[in-house]
Formats: sequence, structure tokens, C-alpha cells
Amino acid sequence: MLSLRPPHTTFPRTSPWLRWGRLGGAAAPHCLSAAAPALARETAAGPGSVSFPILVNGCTGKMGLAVAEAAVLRGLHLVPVSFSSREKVKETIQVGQTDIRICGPSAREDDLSSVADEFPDVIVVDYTAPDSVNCKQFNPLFVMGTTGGDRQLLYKSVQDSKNYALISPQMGKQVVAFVALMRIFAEQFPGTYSGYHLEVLESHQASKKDTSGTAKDVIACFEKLGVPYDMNRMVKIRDPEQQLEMVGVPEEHIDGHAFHLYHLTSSDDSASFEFQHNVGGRSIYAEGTIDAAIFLHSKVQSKDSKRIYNMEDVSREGYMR
Ligand SMILES: NC(=O)c1ccc[n+]([C@@H]2O[C@H](COP(=O)([O-])OP(=O)(O)OC[C@H]3O[C@@H](n4cnc5c(N)ncnc54)[C@H](O)[C@@H]3O)[C@@H](O)[C@H]2O)c1
Ligand SMILES: O=C(O)C1=N[C@H](C(=O)O)CCC1
Repeated sequence: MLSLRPPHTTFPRTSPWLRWGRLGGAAAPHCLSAAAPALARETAAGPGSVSFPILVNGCTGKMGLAVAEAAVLRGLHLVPVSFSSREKVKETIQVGQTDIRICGPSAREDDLSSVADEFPDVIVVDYTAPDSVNCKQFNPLFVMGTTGGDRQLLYKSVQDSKNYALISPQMGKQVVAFVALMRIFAEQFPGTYSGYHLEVLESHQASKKDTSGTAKDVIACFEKLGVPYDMNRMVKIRDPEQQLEMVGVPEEHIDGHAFHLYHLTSSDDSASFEFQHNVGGRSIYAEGTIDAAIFLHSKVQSKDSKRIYNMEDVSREGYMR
């Protein structure tokens, strides 16, 4: 079933998922070249830069740690506490010169209210798990990178509180721009792909509990373009062996990657279109998150009338490095 003919000579009838095996080794390094420079190359805050306290929830996880490291390198003041899941509570984590005390979820509202007193302008960044998305933030100014949970409720609670927040399931600026492009595409050419069939595949680390929030946003654009899609049909790959052999995820990124493929086929199979965005590691998200925190801090300082932002706002206002 695997087509080995060059893509321009064929309109594949096979599942694009199967064709990922063929794309594997060759495509991955090229796709991964979009990743941001390694965090280690970043320098501390330069002239004209800002500094404010930042508290990162989920520091025992991959994103939380990457964001904490990026915060230090960008000259922000890392608050030495972090919320995590119950089993990690005894841990202390060192990031730069800061020893971060890990607190359990139950401490979220009580023990740490003193942090908000001590650091009134602290921005809280959350990279935990879908089941904590709707927990009340002890501090009203936050950047929500965690995906899943009840998103409507999340927006409603921020709206009701009239506080500031930046919420995005996608912090990587190149992917944010791709999703924005898809949105504009759909707004300008609604219904263009009516009658087409859509296949969506997403591959993430085995620990990812929810469906990709980015894929959901892109699918909403395809729906405007005329292609209805049942989310239950999405192929979600979480098995490391399949990821290595079929998707072509490099081994070093098995624990942290986001590979997406959207494939459109016309009803008579005479035309097909394919969109991909493949990211390995956490660096583009960590950098984007710091950009988001700096952006949100500036909005709070200027008492901006808009209260809830997304990454498109950050990018459009030139905050993404
Ligand atoms: N917005 C983005 O651009 C973006 C990028 C990458 C990951 N993510 C999302 O961020 C989240 C974290 O990703 P990760 O790769 O760091 O995962 P991870 O599993 O490496 O880390 C999650 C951390 O959260 C902690 N945790 C789990 N449940 C918790 C709870 N109820 N309360 C507090 N802490 C809890 C865990 O102990 C762990 O340390 C996921 O939802 C993921 O989808 C978003
Ligand atoms: O869990 C991840 O890894 C990612 N999740 C986001 C999503 O759900 O779309 C995107 C970035 C990587």
C-alpha cells in the first residue's frame, strides 16, 4: 500500500498516516529546522528590557522547566515556588541560582496567597495538566499554556473576574503564524474545499492526555473552508514505537514533540492538498511563553482595556523574538 512514487506524480489514495512511514527519516530533520535556537544561546536581559517576577507551575515537567530556564536567561525574576501534582511535592528544583520549592495542588489557593502579597505584579505561567486548567489561579495575572480542560469555562472565569490573562494552546510563533494564516484563508475563501475529505493525524509524547488544541483550531478553519470533520476520527499517535518507525520523530524528541498532518482529498480523488507542521522539543514554546509573559506584563502596566489575549496578539504587536 505504500506509494514510493514521487509525490508530484501521484494523488495518494492511501491513508496519509501510512505515507508518514515514507516521509519519516527524510522529512523530519528538515521540518525540525524550524525550531528556535537552543535556550543555552540566549543571553540575560539586555538594555531596555523589562524584569518582573514570574512563577511557573509544573516546573517538574518538561514545559515548566524549559520556561523557568528561559525566564532566567531572559532576566526575569523566578519566584522560588511552583505547583505540581501530589507525587512531586517533596522535590526541590534548581534553575539557575534559584531553588524552587514544589507545592502540591491543594496548596494552590491557601499556602501561596502570600506569594501574591509579596509579588503583587507576579505573572503566573501554567504548564501542568488538563485537569488543572479550571483550578482557580491564586494570582489573577496568568499565561495559560496548558491545553485541554473546559476552555469555555476558562474564558468565562477570566471574563467574570475582569483580570488579565493570555491563553493559547500554541506558543510557538511559527505555528501561531500558520494557524493565523489558516484562519485568514478560511475567512477570505469560505467553502473553497466543499466536498473534500479531510484526514488529520497528530503525534505527541505518550504523556499527553488530551487531543492537540492546535489541531482543533486548524480543523475549525477547515470547517469554514467547507469541510466538516468529526473530531473522533482524528488519528492520535501516542505510541513511541509508531512515532519512531512510522511518523519519523527523531529519538531525542520522542518525549516531547508535536507532529501534525492535515490531508484534503477531492471527492473524485483528482486533487489533494497537504499541510504539515512538525516540531521537536520544547524550545519554541518556552521562548514564546516568555514573550507572552512580557507582553502581558506590559498590558497590565498600561492598564489596557482588553483583558484576554492570545499569541496572535503577541506576534502582531511585535513581542515575539
Ligand atoms: N501551549 C503550548 O504551546 C504547549 C506546548 C507544549 C505543551 N503544552 C501543554 O502543556 C502541558 C504540560 O506539558 P509537558 O510536556 O510539560 O507535560 P509534562 O507531563 O512533562 O509536565 C506536566 C507537569 O504538570 C504536573 N501536574 C500534573 N497534574 C497536575 C495538577 N493537577 N496540578 C498541578 N500540576 C500537575 C506534573 O507533575 C508535571 O510535572 C500539557 O497540557 C501540554 O499539552 C502546551
Ligand atoms: O502537548 C504538547 O506537546 C503540545 N501541545 C499543544 C497542543 O495541544 O496543540 C501544542 C504544542 C505542543
